[in-house]
Amino acid sequence: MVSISKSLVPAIFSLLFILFLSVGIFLKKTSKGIHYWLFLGSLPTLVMNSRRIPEWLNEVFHSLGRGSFFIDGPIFSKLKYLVTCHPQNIEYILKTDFNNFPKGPDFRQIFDPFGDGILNADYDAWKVQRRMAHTAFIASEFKDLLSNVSRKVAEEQLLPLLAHAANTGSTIDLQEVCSRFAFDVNMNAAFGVHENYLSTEFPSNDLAEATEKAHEAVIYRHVMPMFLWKFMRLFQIGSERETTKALKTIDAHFYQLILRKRENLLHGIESFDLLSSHIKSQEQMRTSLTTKNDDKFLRDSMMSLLSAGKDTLASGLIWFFWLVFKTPAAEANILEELKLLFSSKSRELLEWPCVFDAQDLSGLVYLHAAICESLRLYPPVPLNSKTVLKEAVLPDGSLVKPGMQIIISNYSVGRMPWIWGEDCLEFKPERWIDADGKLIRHENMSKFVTFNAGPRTCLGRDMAFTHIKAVVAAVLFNFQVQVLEGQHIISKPAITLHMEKGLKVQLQKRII
Ligand code: HEM
Repeated sequence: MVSISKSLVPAIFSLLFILFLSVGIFLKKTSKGIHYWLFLGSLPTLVMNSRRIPEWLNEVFHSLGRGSFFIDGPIFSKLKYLVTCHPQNIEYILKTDFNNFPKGPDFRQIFDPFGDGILNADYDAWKVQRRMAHTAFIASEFKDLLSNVSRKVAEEQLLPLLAHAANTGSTIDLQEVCSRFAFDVNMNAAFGVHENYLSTEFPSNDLAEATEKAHEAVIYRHVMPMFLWKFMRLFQIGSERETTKALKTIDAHFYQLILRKRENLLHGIESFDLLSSHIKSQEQMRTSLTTKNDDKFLRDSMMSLLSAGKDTLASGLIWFFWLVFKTPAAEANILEELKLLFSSKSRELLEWPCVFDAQDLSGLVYLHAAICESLRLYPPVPLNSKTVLKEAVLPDGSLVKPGMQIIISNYSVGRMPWIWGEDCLEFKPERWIDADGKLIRHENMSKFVTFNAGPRTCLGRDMAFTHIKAVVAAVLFNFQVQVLEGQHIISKPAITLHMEKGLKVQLQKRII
């Protein structure tokens, strides 16, 4: 008898659990666009939409007609989020009361493959990282290095690859091309090395693939309960085993690159990449935060910088191309500007394919406006999260309590009619140009937060524009691009906004 009743216990618990869920689901109520299940809160809706979180949050904002709402987890969890796209709230969180909204300990744990670099750090640790990175980014030698790298990778890798595709009539995935370009220029900026990941053969690259895996780990950790992925990490199961493997590869490459750089500097071989600048700053600063383990500090700094630049750049590029190919008038305007620039230049430019200098491209108003416009509609970092330290009332009246998470939807900021007007979903570079033909600096306002705002504003913004302009000029001026029909373009679940299945195109030589 005893053994029968024991074997019934799990069955009874399962039945009770199913009953509990069913009652919850039966008593589901909808409060203007967001479903709440009794006991379960909005968790089931969140799970159902986990492959399209930015788009789903955007739909909720639309149906509510306001800029903030709360998401509650199950009654047995402390999970509560405020989701906002309200410009004044964002300004308050990112600037006015900056210290009250750190990234927080959960963020650090989920993103631990990135170590203690700038992307993960808060307070004093962040200040040290920020000061060092800022010193590196503003150096004129670093800016020169970027312009040269942009031109070099476009000339020696991108254009030969595209010319090959045009000559052979082959189909290429433009997203893959953009990702490889982004890896190469960011490795150059970070370590001063030329990887040639972008070349006609599409070679494999251990480090590039390992960084992809580390990013995937972070995505899994966003959708899994923390106890589960920690358990998987402890016993080296599934995605966590893959992550450990990837981190070993990353560490091996990074420590080797650091060692080589130190040796070069010792032998007086000067370079102006981010790693060199960090090593020099470290020597000068020598704070307790940087001396604990010098190489680990450098490894983490470089991991953050490479990650901050690589996927964002690739994302910014591919959505730009997608929007421009769908809007022939915008493509024609960009070409017009490039032709004017081309005709003002010396005869050395007259060879095909033509490569432009970064400095020349920097003055093109319409091109700059078109890039801002695509970054408004498709911000590479669609969502940004913060933790609440002390209770606060945000400008729109939302009350946030200690420990609560805030999700800032950069994606929705660019897609609200009450922020950008009724035509907000249209791709209109003209909205960035005033009546005198000058650029309107929306980017200085909280209605354009694609590059973040306040003390943690993106340090790589100028670098991103330099590279995007180089690629856009190289592609559009030299080729007519045909997007293959029948592709269903949707975003894939990731920290940065990428296309689920890439963008397949064919190219033809453009005769100007
Ligand atoms: C279109 C391209 C880019 C976009 C849209 C973008 C956007 C952003 C955003 C939204 C943040 C805030 C992230 C957060 O707080 O978690 C950020 C931070 C940062 N970005 Fe970018 N980024 C881009 C390219 C780059 C590039 C090429 C670099 C060069 C390495 C870079 C370096 C950084 C750094 C160092 C930070 C950390 C700033 C801090 O926390 O103080 N970004 N970026």
